Amino acid sequence: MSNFGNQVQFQVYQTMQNPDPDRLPVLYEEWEKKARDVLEDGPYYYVAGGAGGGKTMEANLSAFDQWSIVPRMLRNVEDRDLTVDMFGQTYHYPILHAPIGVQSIIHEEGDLGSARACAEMGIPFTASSASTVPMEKIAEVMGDASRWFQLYWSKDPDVTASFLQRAENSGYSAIVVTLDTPMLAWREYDLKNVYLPFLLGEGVGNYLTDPAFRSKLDKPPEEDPTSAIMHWTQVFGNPGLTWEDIGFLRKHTTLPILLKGVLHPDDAKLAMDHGVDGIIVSNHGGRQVDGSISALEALPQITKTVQGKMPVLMDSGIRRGSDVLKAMALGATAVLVGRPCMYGLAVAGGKGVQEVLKNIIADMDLTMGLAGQKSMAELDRKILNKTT
Ligand SMILES: Cc1cc2nc3c(=O)[nH]c(=O)nc-3n(C[C@H](O)[C@H](O)[C@H](O)COP(=O)(O)O)c2cc1C
Ligand SMILES: O=C(O)C(=O)c1ccccc1
Repeated sequence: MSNFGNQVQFQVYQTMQNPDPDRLPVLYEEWEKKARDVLEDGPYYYVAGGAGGGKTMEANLSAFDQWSIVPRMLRNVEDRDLTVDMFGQTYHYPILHAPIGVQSIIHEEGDLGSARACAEMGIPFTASSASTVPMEKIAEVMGDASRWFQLYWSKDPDVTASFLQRAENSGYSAIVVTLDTPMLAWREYDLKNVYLPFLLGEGVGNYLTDPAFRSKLDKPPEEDPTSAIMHWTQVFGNPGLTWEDIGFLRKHTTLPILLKGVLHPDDAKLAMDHGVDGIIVSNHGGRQVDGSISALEALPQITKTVQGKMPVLMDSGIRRGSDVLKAMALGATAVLVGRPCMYGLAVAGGKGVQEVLKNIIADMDLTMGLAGQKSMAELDRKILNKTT
């Protein structure tokens, strides 16, 4: 049971007599603006940009305005329960750190700063296949804290199998298989800025240290980094995959498997038919298909199809506490936070990530209580009104 939001709020106001000149931002917009100030064009737009004309990114945010919360009164909301259960475990909050590659382009602490921040807060960190440091190093700084591994399903099955094995060996407790990025989309800002971090050797840490990947190179990456990166561009993704291939993953891991990037209810059904353990409704933050359905718009149909038979997580557009509440009320089991964490990382390293997540949780907790609700896991559609 918690009154997390009240505590965070109190801590802030307590400093009123003693203002901190290095105070970190509160508003999402302020984090983004500060990140813009500290980052070069290439890295900033790599994070902030989307596919094509950015329509999906906009839709991800405006979708939340199409639902309004209808608060209830006099329901004793003094102690609130923020926990959710997934895959036989209880999580403190319905929030995870989204898988984000190449964090080293944003801050020198990179993936390790974010992972440490999450570990300290009891928020699961989802390590990306495209991290700059290998997954074992991330695991090391997290100790026993909860972590998931995001798989980019390589064209080379040996690399895929090896990643799954390494994740299991280093204490990751779930595998997130990202389906929406077998190749990178047409990203106008990155093309304009001529910026692709991998070609600079960022975000390839798991590959360069992987025995299966290395065994396919003529020379080790330490001797010939350019050829290693060229090989990476050949095997990174696999646009040839079909639903029949899911069996390969099952054969190579005993961990729960979640499919990330599901937007169509028929794909949610196929996911269940193929025996996966969960899905993540996501359009990759609008970075893949411009003009795609927003993730929040896709959510209700999908939760209706899944009928509570497996966890349905959601990301793409979570910025504030009320966003979390709306997604949960539409049937999400938990949500993932992406860009806000990256702006936190850019501005203040791991400390910034922690501040961003702490504020979202505090806002979420207070908003839930003020809406007359006591438990994240019990939120339902009845607290929402569709405005359009
Ligand atoms: C810079 C950046 C890198 C990302 N890298 C990955 C990745 O390696 N793997 C992955 O599954 N998703 C990746 N994503 C997508 C996020 O996991 C998540 O779906 C997205 O950020 C959600 O949108 P939002 O941040 O606008 O809320 C990345 C997103 C950003 C912004
Ligand atoms: O940039 C991305 O959205 C992304 O998912 C990605 C893909 C490959 C490597 C690193 C990140």
